[in-house]
Amino acid sequence: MAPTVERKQIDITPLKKANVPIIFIVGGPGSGKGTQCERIVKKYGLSHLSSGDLLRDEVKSGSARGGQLTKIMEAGELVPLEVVLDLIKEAMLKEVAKGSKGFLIDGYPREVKQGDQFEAEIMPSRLVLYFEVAEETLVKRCLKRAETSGRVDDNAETIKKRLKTFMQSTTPVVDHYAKKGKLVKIDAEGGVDEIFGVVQQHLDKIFK
Ligand SMILES: Nc1ncnc2c1ncn2[C@@H]1O[C@H](COP(=O)(O)OP(=O)(O)O)[C@@H](O)[C@H]1O
Ligand SMILES: Nc1ncnc2c1ncn2[C@H]1C[C@H](O)[C@@H](COP(=O)(O)OP(=O)(O)O)O1
Ligand SMILES: [Mg+2]
Repeated sequence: MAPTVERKQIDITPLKKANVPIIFIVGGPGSGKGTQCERIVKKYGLSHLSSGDLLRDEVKSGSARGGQLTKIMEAGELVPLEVVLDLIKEAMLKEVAKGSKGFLIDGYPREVKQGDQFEAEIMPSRLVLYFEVAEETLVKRCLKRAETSGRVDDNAETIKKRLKTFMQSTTPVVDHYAKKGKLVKIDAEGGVDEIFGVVQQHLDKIFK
């Protein structure tokens, strides 16, 4: 039984007041979430929060919690919902203080309960962008990224475990939001520009 993680008391009133659109960015490891988010930020000026980056920053901080996190990430598993949700909340508050126009929550939710918890505690997401890529392409891209990323989880063995975690825990997220009529599934096998062209068709409807 995973140790229960204590929750921080975080006042998210400013987030609710800002009431800006929140877009969940979902996809397997190496599906291009970070790459497309960079393009989206450049064009629409939204705030990009990557759950993985927030966790890696926590690891870099050298905190005791960071030590536990890196082990979980190296094992290709999911860190406890409470940890990643509180990190996202704190990061969202910082962005809202600077006047955010909306959020790209990249790499979250990675399981259905994460999405439900986020929407219960903060507010409903406006849209869920799902980048669909074949497994062999995901592996190829992650191995290529491993040449420069220096990430503890970009190695053949961990990539396999992350794919298993994705298939088991995260693919149900896709159906969950499809049933809510909020899912946009984008074929992300092709080139970056081609995919971004499709992304824009959906985002232009929300952000004039
Ligand atoms: N459409 C694409 N075609 C080929 N390579 C891509 C594409 N999108 C991203 N990549 C590369 O694949 C790797 C994973 O991309 P990244 O944006 O980090 O994905 P994610 O955040 O989903 O893991 C990176 O090395 C990136 O440069
Ligand atoms: N929402 C979440 N819940 C639990 N663990 C998460 C998480 N987001 C990220 N992690 C952990 C597990 C992931 O394999 C690892 C790296 O995440 P990431 O940087 O988003 O990966 P990638 O961009 O390769 O898809 O961090
Ligand atoms: Mg990423």
